[in-house]
Order: sequence, then C-alpha cells, then structure tokens
Amino acid sequence: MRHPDAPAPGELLGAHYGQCFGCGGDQPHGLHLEARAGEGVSLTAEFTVQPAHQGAPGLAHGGVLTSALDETLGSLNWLLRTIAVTGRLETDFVRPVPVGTTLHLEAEVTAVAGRKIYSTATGRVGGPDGPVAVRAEALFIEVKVDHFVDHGRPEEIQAAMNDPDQVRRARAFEVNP
Ligand SMILES: CCCCCCCCCC(=O)SCCNC(=O)CCNC(=O)[C@H](O)C(C)(C)COP(=O)(O)OP(=O)(O)OC[C@H]1O[C@@H](n2cnc3c(N)ncnc32)[C@H](O)[C@@H]1OP(=O)(O)O
Repeated sequence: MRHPDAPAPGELLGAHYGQCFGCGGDQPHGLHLEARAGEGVSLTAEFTVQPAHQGAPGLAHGGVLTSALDETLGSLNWLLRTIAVTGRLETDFVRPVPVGTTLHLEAEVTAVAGRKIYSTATGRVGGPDGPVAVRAEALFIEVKVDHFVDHGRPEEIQAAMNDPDQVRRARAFEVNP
C-alpha cells in the first residue's frame, strides 16, 4: 500500500497547502499541525491547542480536536499518493484537552478496498505515550483532482493552480508532482 516515493520514516510531511486550516502556515488561527511519516502507512503528528481553539473556557473545542484528527488521517493519503477526501469520521472524546496542551497524534491505514480507505487515529496528552484523549475511525474516498476543480471556489483554485512552485501546486491538491 505504501507508495515507493512516500517520504521516509521520520521525515516531516510539511504543509500540503498554505491556507489549510489543519496544516497551513498562512492561517493565523489554524492548527499548524506537523505530521511526520512513520513505518508502513502510518504517521505521527503534533498540534498545540491555542486560545483561538477553545470551546468551554480553557478547553479545546471538540470540533477543533476532530479537525486535528481529520488532518492527521488525511495526511496518510500522501503516503499512499492517493487523492482522497473524508467521507466519514467518528470521534471518541475520552478526556478534556486544556489550552496549551500538545496533542500527540498517530494514525494508520487499516484497509483499502477499491476507492475506500479505512484508517484510525489516536491523540494522547502528556507525551507520545501519555493517556488517550481522543480517537477516531475514518473512511476516506478516493477522488479525481476534478473534485477540487469542480467544487472549490474559483479564486482559490486559480491561485493554487497558478502557483509558480510546481511541488506546492501539486501538493495543494495532493497530486503526485
Ligand atoms: C487536497 C487533499 C486534501 C488534504 C487532506 C486534508 C485533510 C482534511 C480532509 C478533509 O476534511 S476533506 C473535506 C471533507 N470531505 C468532503 O468534503 C467530502 C464531501 N463528500 C463528497 O464529495 C462525496 O460524498 C464523496 C466523494 C466522499 C463520495 O461521493 P462519490 O459519489 O464519489 O462516492 P460513491 O457514492 O460512489 O461511493 C463510493 C463508495 O464509498 C462509500 N461511501 C461514500 N461516502 C460514504 C460515507 N459517508 N459513509 C460510508 N460509506 C461511504 C459508498 O457506499 C461506496 O461504497 P461501495 O464502493 O462499497 O459501493
């Protein structure tokens, strides 16, 4: 399943798109999640909860935690070199996550069946071996790049396609450059 050109274990994946809420460096209130390739089709990621991510006072919003899981799981597609979007994502919230906490995430693909990619992720607090705070099961569905071109707002699609950097242009849509 792991693509031969997938980044080596330990390598940072980097942002796939600067404006991505999950990983982009150009989103001031984004998660700035950093993912690192693991063995097989797995990876680890870190995200530190900022004041802009609160739901209840001093605690991370559940939807933001789900976003961190979604981004981590979505990053697995880069190891498969498959373009896919989230079809289904089920989250268990096991412990509250205070602002300032670094969430240590890990994710892996568990099965691929046709266009369907099944994956699972956990987020731990207090360190990579700390207690589980959130976990998720996901189903991603493989799509053609037309999915983004047909449905994305034209100004962002045009800007991403006109990016002079070929690798950035390809990664915005997670296409193999
Ligand atoms: C650029 C790269 C992105 C980087 C990653 C960033 C991380 C963040 C990832 C995201 O958040 S992506 C954004 C959130 N997701 C979306 O906006 C997707 C919106 N949904 C769709 O566009 C369509 O519903 C979708 C492409 C997912 C499926 O439509 P299709 O018409 O292509 O699929 P189809 O109905 O043919 O179903 C294909 C198979 O998947 C199954 N399936 C589809 N959606 C499902 C679902 N929700 N639950 C369970 N199964 C589902 C479906 O039953 C079927 O199974 P079988 O092959 O066994 O028949």
